[in-house]
Amino acid sequence: MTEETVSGDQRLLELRNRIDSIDGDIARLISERANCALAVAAVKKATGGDALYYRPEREAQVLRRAMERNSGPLTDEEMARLFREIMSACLALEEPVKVAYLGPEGTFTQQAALKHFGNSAQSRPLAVIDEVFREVEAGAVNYGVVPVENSTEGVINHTLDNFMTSNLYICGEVELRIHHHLMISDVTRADAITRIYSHAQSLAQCRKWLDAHYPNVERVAVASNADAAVRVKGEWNAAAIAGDMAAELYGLKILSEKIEDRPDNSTRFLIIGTQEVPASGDDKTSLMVSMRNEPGALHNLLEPFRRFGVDLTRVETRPSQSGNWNYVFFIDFVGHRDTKNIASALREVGVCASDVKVLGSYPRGVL
Ligand SMILES: C=C(O[C@@H]1C=C(C(=O)O)C=C[C@H]1O)C(=O)O
Repeated sequence: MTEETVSGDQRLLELRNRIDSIDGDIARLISERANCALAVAAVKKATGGDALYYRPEREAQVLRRAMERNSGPLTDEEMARLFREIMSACLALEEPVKVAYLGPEGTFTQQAALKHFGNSAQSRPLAVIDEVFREVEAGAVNYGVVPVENSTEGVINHTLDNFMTSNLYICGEVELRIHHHLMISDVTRADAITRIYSHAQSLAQCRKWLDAHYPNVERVAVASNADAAVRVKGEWNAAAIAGDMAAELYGLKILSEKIEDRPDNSTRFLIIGTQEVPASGDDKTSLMVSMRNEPGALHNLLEPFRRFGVDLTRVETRPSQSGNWNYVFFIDFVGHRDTKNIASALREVGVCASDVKVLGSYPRGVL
């Protein structure tokens, strides 16, 4: 053995001892933090009423602080993800949060739910978006997670339409980079694929790639990407387009990775619940406005936002369910409804609109 390897081994031993000692400190501090969270729970319980254990605005602040004080070498996102899990475990001590999402298991919505609430949340897949709204309204779960818009394919109308009849609030948002893969099962003959299953949105997001690589293969739209993954398990001539979670969950082999046409392809999801969220310091507000059908209506609606310096991030139009040629506008903007300029803008919008509903003010997505 050379002198160099001896000193290398010695150095490794020293470093590992140091890591063991740091781990001991981290474990002690995590336990101390968890005890604090339990004490917080006791305070919340003592205040009585409908004790809200999960506090979106506070969690957003904790995550932002974790990113701000990070000095590397881990990235800010990686650091925040670690804190996300610590908080998730601490909250589960107070009361595990119950979350319904648009399933089945293995969908991007499940991934979004985990990203937002962490792995200690109890999550339940539901078959359709309406059902997610209904279960939250009925109190069977605390929160729901539904997709609302994709950067390539646009808005998910079904989610917006549900807000027309629901009294739920938006309590948060999550953005997820969406990577699609072409996957097959162990019975598939990769050179004999004649059919590709996926959700219609995913097929659309991979349209150019499919045109280039599988121009003559039948594209079959199914209820979800996870559903597509299940189908290929029994078909020797079929492949599925889905994400990492589905490949892992259903034991499929990835044939081609990241086949989405746009590399920045991402989907935004909403967290829906029964609670109004106080300001976190960096918030957004979503609004639903019904307009009388008259000339200049849209201009009148948007003008107060300009005058009060409110930064609009999205304006979406849907036909109203109450009558022909009436429209409902879904408007997102930066800021919390309790802020002075926003409250003023909202008051004025109320004058020109036939109906205004604030769907919620919520922390801007951190992770
Ligand atoms: C501890 C609290 O309760 C929950 C747990 C949090 C945490 O672990 O930091 C933060 C917010 C709440 O979701 C709190 O409200 O401060």
